Amino acid sequence: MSQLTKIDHPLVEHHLCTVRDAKTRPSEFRLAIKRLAMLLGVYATADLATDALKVTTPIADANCQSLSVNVGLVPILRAGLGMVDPLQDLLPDAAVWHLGLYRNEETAEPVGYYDKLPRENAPNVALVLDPMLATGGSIEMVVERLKKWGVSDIRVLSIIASQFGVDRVGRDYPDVKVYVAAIDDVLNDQSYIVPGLGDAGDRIFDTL
Ligand SMILES: O=P(O)(O)OC[C@H]1O[C@H](OP(=O)(O)OP(=O)(O)O)[C@H](O)[C@@H]1O
Ligand SMILES: O=c1cc[nH]c(=O)[nH]1
Ligand SMILES: [Mg+2]
Repeated sequence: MSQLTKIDHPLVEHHLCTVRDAKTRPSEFRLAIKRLAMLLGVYATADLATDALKVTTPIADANCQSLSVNVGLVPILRAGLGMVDPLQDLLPDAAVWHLGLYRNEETAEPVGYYDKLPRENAPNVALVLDPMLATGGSIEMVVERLKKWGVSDIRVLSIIASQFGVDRVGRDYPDVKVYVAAIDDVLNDQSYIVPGLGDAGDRIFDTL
């Protein structure tokens, strides 16, 4: 069963125009990525478990709900770094676990270069942050790593995905939830998403 959520929201559509536009400067690009990541974050956390809590307002007792799960943020270097701030704003107690991957330019296969995950203490829920899900190879490498760590609830937040990529992840990991702002039909010969937004890492860090 597919666990794919494509967010349908006018603010998402609005900010997608900014990130897709090649004329957008890096400073504006970063801001739009953050806004989109915040919107994805709201949807991706909508069913997190909570416990009842009673607090006292200046007026009277109030019944509240407090998160009862331990959530970890897993940005994929580099481009995923652009999504960390808004997710930390939403989840101030979430630890951030970095994984470094880049795609081999000839094969488009992911190559891991940074991984300091501990052996134990996996979070209950991992939110994987990467603006682009193209062939799905990078996400699948990260999903494998998180499963090995012991994470049972893995949620991927990507701003633009390819149809090929979401189909692949849905087929290979039907238990993984995927939240995207847009799904584009085409991957080109270099495995870039068409129309996509170009290279997200280069546009965030101005290294084009
Ligand atoms: O679905 P895939 O085909 O695996 O492609 C997606 C990956 O490619 C990009 O990273 P890139 O290799 O450009 O590294 P960067 O973030 O350092 O720029 C992107 O940020 C994803 O991590
Ligand atoms: O279109 C793509 C594909 C992979 N990585 C990107 O940054 N953009
Ligand atoms: Mg890149």
